[in-house]
Amino acid sequence: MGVGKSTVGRLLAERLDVGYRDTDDDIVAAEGREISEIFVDEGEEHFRALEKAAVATALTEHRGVLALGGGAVLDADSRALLAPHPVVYLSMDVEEAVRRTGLNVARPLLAVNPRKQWRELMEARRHLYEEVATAVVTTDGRTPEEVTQAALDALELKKA
Ligand SMILES: Nc1ncnc2c1ncn2[C@@H]1O[C@H](COP(=O)(O)OP(=O)(O)O)[C@@H](O)[C@H]1O
Ligand SMILES: O=C(O)C1=C[C@@H](OP(=O)(O)O)[C@@H](O)[C@H](O)C1
Ligand SMILES: [Mg+2]
Repeated sequence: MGVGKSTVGRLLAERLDVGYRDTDDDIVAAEGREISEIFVDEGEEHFRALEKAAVATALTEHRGVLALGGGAVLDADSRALLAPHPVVYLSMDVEEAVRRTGLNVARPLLAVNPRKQWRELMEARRHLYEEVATAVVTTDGRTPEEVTQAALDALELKKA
């Protein structure tokens, strides 16, 4: 969460001259509500069901760059659907995470104690990110443009 998947995904799609899609945006558009409202109104489990469907639909319909929400990999079926695709895992350390997410309330899972909650989520999820990734790109101290270039290099999609 907050590592730059949506920001870098958009830049990567521009660099590759392909379409960009984001499963969180798809959910918000379909539901007509913000992610935080879905969490408050119906809970995380309901959000995960919407997310699972959004991932499956996007991976079927879309050719280009797809940004996922940070929890999409929790679902084993979604992980299996990612297996044939190049997947970039963007990483950062906890202090960078707090800087990037701390100033807004759009991420309900970090709402109370961002540092502690981010650490716990990463402890639970890190192995899943590593499982689905075909490339790992560190984002600390890098601008979004530099991260995008590093992702292109890591994927060996070095389009000018
Ligand atoms: N490399 C970066 N350096 C500094 N800030 C960044 C970087 N990438 C993204 N950000 C900022 O961090 C916040 C979260 O980015 P976002 O793309 O929404 O992350 P994600 O989709 O992974 O949650 C945004 O405010 C964005 O502008
Ligand atoms: O990691 C998570 O569980 C979540 C990440 C968010 O997306 P970003 O990773 O784009 O912030 C969003 O899907 C929701 O708030 C839950
Ligand atoms: Mg995002």
